[in-house]
Amino acid sequence: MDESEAGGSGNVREVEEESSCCMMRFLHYTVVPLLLMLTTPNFSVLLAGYVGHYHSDYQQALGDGLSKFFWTSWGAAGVGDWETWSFLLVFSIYGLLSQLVLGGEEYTGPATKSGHVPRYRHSGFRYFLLTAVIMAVLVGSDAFSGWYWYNKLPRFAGALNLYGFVFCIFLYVKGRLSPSPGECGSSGNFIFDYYWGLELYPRMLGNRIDLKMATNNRFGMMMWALVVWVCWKAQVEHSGWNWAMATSAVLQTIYIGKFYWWEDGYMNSIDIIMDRAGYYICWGCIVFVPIFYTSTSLYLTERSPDMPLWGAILILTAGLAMVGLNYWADQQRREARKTNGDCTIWFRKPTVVVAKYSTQDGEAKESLLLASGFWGLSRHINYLFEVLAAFCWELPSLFFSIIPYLYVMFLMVLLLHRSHRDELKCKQKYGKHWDEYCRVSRYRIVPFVF
Ligand SMILES: NC(=O)C1=CN([C@@H]2O[C@H](COP(=O)(O)OP(=O)(O)OC[C@H]3O[C@@H](n4cnc5c(N)ncnc54)[C@H](OP(=O)(O)O)[C@@H]3O)[C@@H](O)[C@H]2O)C=CC1
Ligand SMILES: CC(C)CCC[C@@H](C)[C@H]1CC[C@H]2C3=CC=C4C[C@@H](O)CC[C@]4(C)[C@H]3CC[C@]12C
Repeated sequence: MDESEAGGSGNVREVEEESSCCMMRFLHYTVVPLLLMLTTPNFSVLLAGYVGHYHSDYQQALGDGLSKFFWTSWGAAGVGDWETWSFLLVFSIYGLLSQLVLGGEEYTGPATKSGHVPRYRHSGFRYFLLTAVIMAVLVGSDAFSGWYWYNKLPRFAGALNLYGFVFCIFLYVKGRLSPSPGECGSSGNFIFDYYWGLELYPRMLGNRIDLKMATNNRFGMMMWALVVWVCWKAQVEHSGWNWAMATSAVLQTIYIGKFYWWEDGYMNSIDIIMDRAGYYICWGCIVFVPIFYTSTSLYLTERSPDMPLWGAILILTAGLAMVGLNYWADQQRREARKTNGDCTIWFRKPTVVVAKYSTQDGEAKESLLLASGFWGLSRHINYLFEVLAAFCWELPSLFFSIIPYLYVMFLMVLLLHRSHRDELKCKQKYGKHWDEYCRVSRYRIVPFVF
C-alpha cells in the first residue's frame, strides 16, 4: 500500500516536473522570442513616428488615442522609399567593402569547442575615421539638409525593419544550406532558430566577409553615429547652436570611436563568441541600434533645452571619464591576460586566479582571472561605467520627457540579464576557480552595493 502510494505520488511528481519543464521550454524557446519579435519592430516604428511624424509632442501623438498613433506611425513608416533604400544599399556595400580593402593586422578570436579559430583584421578604427571624414564633409556642407533627412526618420524605420527581417531570413537559409566553419546548429524550433540564429561565425565570399562584423560593427554602430550627426545638423538648422545637443552628440561620438579603437576586444566579447547570428543580434544591430540607441539625439533635435557652457563642460567631463573608465577596465583585464599576470595594475603586481577548465574533448586548459584593480571591486565593473556613460549623454535633455532616458533603462535590464548569463557561463566553465574569484571580488556590478 505504502509502496504503491509512494510510487504513485512519485509518478505524479515526475509528470508535474516534466510538464513544468515543458512549460519552461515553451516559454524560453517560443513565447519569449515571439513576444520580442512582435514588440520590438512595433516599438522602433512607434518611436520613429513619435519623433519624426509627431515631432516629439506627446499630446499631439496620443491626443487621438493609441490606436490612431499606432496606425499613423506605421503609415508614415511604410516600407521606406527609394531614397532610404538607395542609402541603405550604398551604405551596406560600403561596409562590406571596408572588410575587403582596409587591410590591417590579422588577429584571432578564441577557438570554438570544435577547435575553429576565427580570424579578423584590425580595420575598425580606420573605417570609423574614414566614415567620420566623409560624413563631416557631407553633413557639414550647406547643400546637405539635416532637417530633410531627420524628417525621413519614419520612412527610414520602415525600410530598416524590412531590411532586417529579410536579412535574418537570409541568415537562416544560409545556416541551413551552407554553414560556414565554426559552430552551427538548430534547436529544432523554427521560431527560436530564427530569433537566436544558427551560425556562430557566418561568413561570405570564401570566408573574407564576416557577417556579424558587417551587421554589428560596420552597419549598426556606424549608423548610430550617422543618425547622431544628422540629428545634430538638423537641430542646428532648426533652432541654432545648442550646448545640450552638442554635448550629447560629442559624447556619443567619442563612445563610438572608442568602440572601434577596441574592436578586437569586441570580437572576443559575449555577442561574438556566444550569441549566434539571428534576429537578436543582427536585427538588433540593423534596426534597434540606429533607431533606439539614438533616442536621446532624436528627442533633442526638436526639444533641446538651453544649457550654459559650464553645464556642458561638466557633463562632458563626467561622460569622458565614464567612457575612459569603461575602456580602462576592459583594457586592464586584457593586459593581465596578455602578459600572463606579469604587469602592473594600479602600481602593483596584479592578484590573479589561475582558472583551470577542460574543453569539450577533454583537453586541460587554463585562463587568468584578474582579481585586483577594477576587477577586484566588482565582477562586471565595466557595465557600471557603461550605464553611467549613457546617463551622461542623456542628461543634457534634462527631465522633461522619458524618451531620452529609455536607452539607459533598457541598458540596465540588458546588462543585468547579461551579467547573470555570464556568471552562469563562467561558473560552468571554471567551477571552483570561479567561486574562488567570487570570494575575492564579492560584488556583481556595483562595488559595496550589488
Ligand atoms: N551598450 C550596450 O548595449 C552594451 C555594451 N556592452 C559593453 O561591451 C563590453 C563587453 O561586454 P561583454 O561582452 O558583455 O562582457 P565582457 O567583455 O565583460 O566579457 C565577459 C567575459 O570576460 C571573461 N572574464 C570575466 N571576468 C574576468 C576577469 N576577472 N579577468 C579576466 N577575464 C574575465 C570571461 O570570459 P573567459 O571565458 O574568456 O574567461 C567572461 O565570460 C563592455 O564594455 C560592456 O560595457 C555590453 C553589452 C551591451
Ligand atoms: C530583443 C532584441 C531586439 C534586443 C537587441 C539587442 C542588441 C541590439 C544588443 C545586445 C548587446 C548589444 C551590444 C553589446 C556590446 C556592445 C559593445 C559596446 O562597446 C557598443 C555597443 C554594443 C555593440 C551593443 C550593441 C547592441 C547589442 C548587440
